[in-house]
Amino acid sequence: MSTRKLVLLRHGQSQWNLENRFTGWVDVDITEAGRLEAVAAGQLLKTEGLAFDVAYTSVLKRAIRTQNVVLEALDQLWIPVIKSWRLNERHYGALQGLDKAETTAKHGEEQVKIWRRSYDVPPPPMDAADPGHPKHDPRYAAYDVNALPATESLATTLDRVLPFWHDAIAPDLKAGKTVLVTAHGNSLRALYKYLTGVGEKEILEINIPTAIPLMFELDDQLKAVSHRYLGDPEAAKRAAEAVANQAKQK
Ligand SMILES: O=C(O)[C@@H](CO)OP(=O)(O)O
Repeated sequence: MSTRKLVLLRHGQSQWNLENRFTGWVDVDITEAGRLEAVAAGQLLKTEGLAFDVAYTSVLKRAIRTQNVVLEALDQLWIPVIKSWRLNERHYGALQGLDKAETTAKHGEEQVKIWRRSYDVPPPPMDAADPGHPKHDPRYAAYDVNALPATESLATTLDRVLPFWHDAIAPDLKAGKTVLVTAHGNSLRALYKYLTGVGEKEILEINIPTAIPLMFELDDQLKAVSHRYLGDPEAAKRAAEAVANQAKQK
């Protein structure tokens, strides 16, 4: 059996990660700390001897920029890069822009955990007239307005990630290519759920830290045979816990 390598990477710290605000489809950039995290991720991938044949990312600049920094560190800026809105962060509906700790103070820890981490409960939707609705954004102009979300649960995020997985990413892996996917906390949680088969209860406790490469080895049928964070496992664990605690009241 030959194994195929897939690396999932969440973007480096963004301005709204720093400000602790729900982000979703808002196109905020990475901070200088986020850029340095991406450089470190690239160096780690290099140390592990990884080289990619193709890279995928979303249409949001925090992921695009992180991926560019990583590919630059690997001296692989030349490889094909495919961007798709299907790898975007889960749309956070009416929560986008709100402070996470303040949202907990208002709605309670349990409700906010349901919105952040449950499998099938979406946050309240964004108003269609909101200027931040994706139908007003030229990057989505080519798509059917009805297909553009005003909120998403993890389940509906997975529903729109999967066609892209099957049409684009999976064929590359089956062809033996080593693939990098640079995306977002929740679009990657959706993919993580699909690849590992974890249940709806377990996915509640999965938090993906920024810019720590998560390497999957897949069999010929693309079933995950192993997955691990590269680098120090304790550091990855601490970083995931910090993500889980972001909504705690100050
Ligand atoms: O705000 C968001 O879009 C995501 C990722 O940053 O946040 P959370 O970890 O709360 O799901």
